[in-house]
Amino acid sequence: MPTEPNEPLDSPEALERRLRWIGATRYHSLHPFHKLLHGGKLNKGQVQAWALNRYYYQSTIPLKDAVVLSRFRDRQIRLEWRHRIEDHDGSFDSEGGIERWLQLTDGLGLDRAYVESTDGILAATRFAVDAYVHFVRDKTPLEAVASSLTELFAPNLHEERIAGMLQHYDFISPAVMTYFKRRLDQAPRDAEFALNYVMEHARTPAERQAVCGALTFKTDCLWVQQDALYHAYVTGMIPAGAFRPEAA
Ligand SMILES: O=C(O)c1cc(C(=O)O)c2c(n1)C(=O)C(=O)c1cc(C(=O)O)[nH]c1-2
Repeated sequence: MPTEPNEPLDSPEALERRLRWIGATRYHSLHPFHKLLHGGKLNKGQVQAWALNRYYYQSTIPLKDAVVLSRFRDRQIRLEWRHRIEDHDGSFDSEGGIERWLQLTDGLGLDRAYVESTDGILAATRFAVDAYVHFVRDKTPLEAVASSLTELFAPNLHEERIAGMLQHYDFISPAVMTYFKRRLDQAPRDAEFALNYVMEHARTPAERQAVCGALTFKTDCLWVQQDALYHAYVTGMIPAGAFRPEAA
């Protein structure tokens, strides 16, 4: 069970407990927009808005990971990190996560060129995702690795999403949920590497605090994207220029 945040960060195990506490209290799985999405409470237009905005996150992840790679002179770490880029971009003969995401947006009836242009996304999505890239560029390599640790908490969310969306939406088929099924294998491996890395390399309480700060920052990047979706597509304040669902 994650402990309360007053425990001193005087060991790798205390760090892990604190990281899990941050996830348990701040991960975007707790966000009301996700509750609506997984509980079948959104209409197709609102699900389209989510997938369209989320494409910007997906398509930026390999850029972010390329920046993380560039922070390490240690070839072993680059080798380990490199597969993340391949997981998303794929290779010449196998599709990756971005292609699988586009299959989801195709399945939702969105035009591919429009999705890939990112023209219709919310400014808040762009700002939050770009902030993540800037963070891994500007902070220490340790913090850059630590900021990926939200992936520790992603598999539970993906399980909930696959089950919830298939159950509740007649416009969602198993084929378009392939992206999330693949992440169920990929994310734990990535998260385990990053967790072991920070537990080994954060050696002082101050470094462990910085690791926690990086994870907190990342939960904020994810949370504000959900806030923006809620504001625009649930409350109904869609900003000029952003995607407008057809009467759904
Ligand atoms: O669906 C989600 O809620 C979710 C969250 C996260 C995350 O926690 O950052 C990632 C993903 N999905 C994901 O699919 C993914 O590939 C991914 C990579 C990363 C990262 O920080 O490097 N996070 C995430």
